[in-house]
Amino acid sequence: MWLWQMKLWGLGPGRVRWKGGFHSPLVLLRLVSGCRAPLVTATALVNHWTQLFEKRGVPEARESSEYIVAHVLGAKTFQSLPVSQRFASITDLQREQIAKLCTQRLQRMPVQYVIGEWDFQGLTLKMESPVFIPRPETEELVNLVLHEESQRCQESRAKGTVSHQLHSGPLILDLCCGSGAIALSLLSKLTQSRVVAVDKGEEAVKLTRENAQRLHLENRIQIVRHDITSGVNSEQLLPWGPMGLVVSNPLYIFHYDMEQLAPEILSYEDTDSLDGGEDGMRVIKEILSQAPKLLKDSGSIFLEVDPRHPELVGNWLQSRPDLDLSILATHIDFCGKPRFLHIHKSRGTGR
Ligand SMILES: C[S@@+](CC[C@H](N)C(=O)[O-])C[C@H]1O[C@@H](n2cnc3c(N)ncnc32)[C@H](O)[C@@H]1O
Repeated sequence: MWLWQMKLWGLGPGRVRWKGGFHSPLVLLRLVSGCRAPLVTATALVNHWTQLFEKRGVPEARESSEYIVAHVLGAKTFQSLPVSQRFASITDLQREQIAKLCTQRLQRMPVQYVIGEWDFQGLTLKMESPVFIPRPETEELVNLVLHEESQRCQESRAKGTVSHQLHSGPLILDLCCGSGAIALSLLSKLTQSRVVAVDKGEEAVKLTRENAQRLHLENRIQIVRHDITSGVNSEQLLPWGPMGLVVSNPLYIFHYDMEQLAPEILSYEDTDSLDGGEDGMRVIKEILSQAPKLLKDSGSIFLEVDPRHPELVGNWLQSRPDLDLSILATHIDFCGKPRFLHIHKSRGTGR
């Protein structure tokens, strides 16, 4: 979530931009059999609101209006509506609902908050301001963890050390969990794992709990309200013992970059989700300082960071040999920027 956020809306997974033709605004069709009353169709409304958004400088105008119209008509995307429904008349109530939601978008509310949900790693998560909206690159962070875990399983199988115990998947700690996006997507894929999800925000904790219940994953997750700058509370954070993995997409924006963020972000997302202090490392350093006490021997940390951070984190870790942490790999995101750190705890730390 660095400065790409200028254009974050609408490019999430599974939501495909519609390449449909252009139609005249608002009122499009007339009944064939002599009726003069104009029909307001879904397509006409998409075009009407797209034009208005464009005129008022709302980014991703067409995507926004398509999502809102589709949502009111009970679909995820406009493209997934049957063609007949796109050109059929819509009711007055639907038109009013669309107008209400589009008015919120005109006020620069992110479309994810307007429609109240968003997809992440194939899961539909409830979204509510001011809890951070999960970004597409964080799905890559989840993929890295899944890849690492599948390699670990293959190695165990090759060595004949596969555990047949119930819950033999890794114990995972998601620090700064927000809406629960990382924690819940990992739980949905790693069916033997359990997760502790931690956030200091009351709204975030509540939303993660609600999302876990909606997705029927509440039995394998502990959701804890905790400020990680206040130290480790082992009873709360390690209910099942030391963790195999710590995963985090923490707040890491450099303070002086904050003012460049889009109005959607500054007005509707919690600043506590974003501002990582002078060098963006305030919470990253806390996570790294505490990780050795939270991880079992040879455990791993996966972190999403700003492209300037891999070098800063490497230097900082060199100044903290007491932590016995080392960067195992730096991975790039879909824009080719170094954004993900895989950090390893050497055997025997945890002091
Ligand atoms: C960038 S958001 C990431 C949310 C989620 N991991 C995601 O990727 O969608 C950072 C989160 O860290 C939480 N946070 C900020 N400071 C914290 C702290 N000191 N301790 C725990 N959580 C914190 C915020 O409330 C916010 O939900």
